[in-house]
Amino acid sequence: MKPEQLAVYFIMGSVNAAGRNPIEVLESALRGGVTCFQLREKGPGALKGEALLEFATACRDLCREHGVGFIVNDDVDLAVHLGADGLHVGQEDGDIRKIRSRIGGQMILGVSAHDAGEAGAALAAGADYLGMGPVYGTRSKPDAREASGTGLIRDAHAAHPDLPIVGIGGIRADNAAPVIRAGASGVSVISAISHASDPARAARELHQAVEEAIMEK
Ligand SMILES: Nc1nc(C(F)(F)F)ncc1COP(=O)(O)OP(=O)(O)O
Ligand SMILES: [Mg+2]
Repeated sequence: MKPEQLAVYFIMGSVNAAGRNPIEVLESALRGGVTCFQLREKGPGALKGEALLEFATACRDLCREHGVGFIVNDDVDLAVHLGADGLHVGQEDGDIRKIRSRIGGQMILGVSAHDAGEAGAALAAGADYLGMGPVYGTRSKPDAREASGTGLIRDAHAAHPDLPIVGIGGIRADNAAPVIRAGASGVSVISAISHASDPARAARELHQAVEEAIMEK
């Protein structure tokens, strides 16, 4: 996982597309220049079985067409079955070492971490990048922890400067810069793009904000 792949990391499930066709939202976001995509199919109304497999395959193929990494959230079997570029798991999604041995050394493994201790453990267990947050308040994840600002990213980056970090939680183009200044390689978003009237424009504006913050570092 090259750090620049984390610059604008779009996360979406079929339930996040504000009533629109999620494939069209993803297509628009990819045209707008998102640098990585995570399929996170969770919550009431989430697709299952054949419908999930069909939707996930369509998302994977769209990402491949645009040369963008396709990451699956939580579901190790789905990630392996689809030949996904990566898998993202949280602290409660299973033993990281076991997951790493299940997916092999080629697949990108992202791990959610909430402090430098969890960051170190994830690195030791084979994580390629960390997702840290929620930086700001979020409505996209009902069981999210309290907003922690950018301090945890700063601490984890100081402790593990070579481990790419992406910030998550309530991030938009107008509040992305502090996340990069704290040491993150990029920002991940759900509703800032999936709820935007023009997802491509939202992706472009986020990318611009991240690039400007990286240049100012
Ligand atoms: N899905 C995520 N993606 C990222 C990423 F790094 F990609 F930005 N960071 C954090 C999370 C949160 O992961 P988790 O704590 O398991 O909760 P959930 O499975 O409900 O998303
Ligand atoms: Mg999870």
